[in-house]
Amino acid sequence: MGPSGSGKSTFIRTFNALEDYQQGRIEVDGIALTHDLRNIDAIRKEVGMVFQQFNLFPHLTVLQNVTLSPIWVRRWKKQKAEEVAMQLLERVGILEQAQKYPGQLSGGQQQRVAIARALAMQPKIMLFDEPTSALDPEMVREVLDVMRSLARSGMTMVVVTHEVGFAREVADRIVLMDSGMLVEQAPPQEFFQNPKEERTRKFLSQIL
Ligand SMILES: Nc1ncnc2c1ncn2[C@@H]1O[C@H](COP(=O)(O)OP(=O)(O)OP(=O)(O)O)[C@@H](O)[C@H]1O
Repeated sequence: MGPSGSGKSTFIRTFNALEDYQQGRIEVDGIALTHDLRNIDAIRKEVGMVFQQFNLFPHLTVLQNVTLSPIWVRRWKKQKAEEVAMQLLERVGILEQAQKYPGQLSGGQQQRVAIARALAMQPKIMLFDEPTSALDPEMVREVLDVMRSLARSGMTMVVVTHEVGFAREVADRIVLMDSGMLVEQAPPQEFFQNPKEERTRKFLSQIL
C-alpha cells in the first residue's frame, strides 16, 4: 500500500524484470535475477502478473487468451492447454464465457480471464498491480473473491491495492511505501492497530 506515486508499481515490476533496478538483489524461488536474458526468461516463467488494465488480446477468444502462452512458451499441445484453461476458467467462475471475445465481457469478467491467463503458466508467485482499480464497484468484489480463494489455496501473492478491507483480511504482511522507499512492514493487525512509523499513522488517517 502507499500513496499515489510512492513506487508500488515500480517495485513489483522489478520482480519480473519489467523494470530495471540499480541497487539490491532480487531472488525468485532461489533464482537470482540477473541481466542474462535466459535468467529473466526463467524468472518470468515463475511469476504471473495481473495489471489494472486487463491487457487481454481483443482479437482472441477467452480460451485463446488463456492458452496462448502455455502453447507458445511452455510448448504444450493445444488439447492439454485447453483442458487446463477450462479448469482455470471454471475456477475463476467464467467457464461459460470461454468462446467469447474480451469486448463481450464485463470488466470484472475480463479481469478474471487475466487471472486465469496468468495462472495457466503455473507460476509460483502472482503479482497484482491494482487489479480492481479500473472496475466498477459492483465488479470489485467478484475479482477480490477470486484473489481471496487463490490466497487460501496457498499461492504466494504480492498485491498493490487500495482495498483496505481486503488487505487487512487476506495479507500476511502489509508493506507501506512512500517516495520509493519501504516505510514499514507488519502483519495486518499490527499495521492497522499499532503502526510504528509516524508516516504510517498519517497514511492510515487519510485512508480509514
Ligand atoms: N525506488 C525508486 N527510485 C527512484 N524512482 C522511483 C522509485 N520508485 C518509483 N520511482 C519513480 O516514481 C514514480 C512513481 O512510481 P510508481 O508509478 O511505481 O508509483 P505507484 O505507487 O505505483 O503510483 P500509483 O498508485 O499512482 O500507480 C515513477 O516515475 C517511478 O519511476
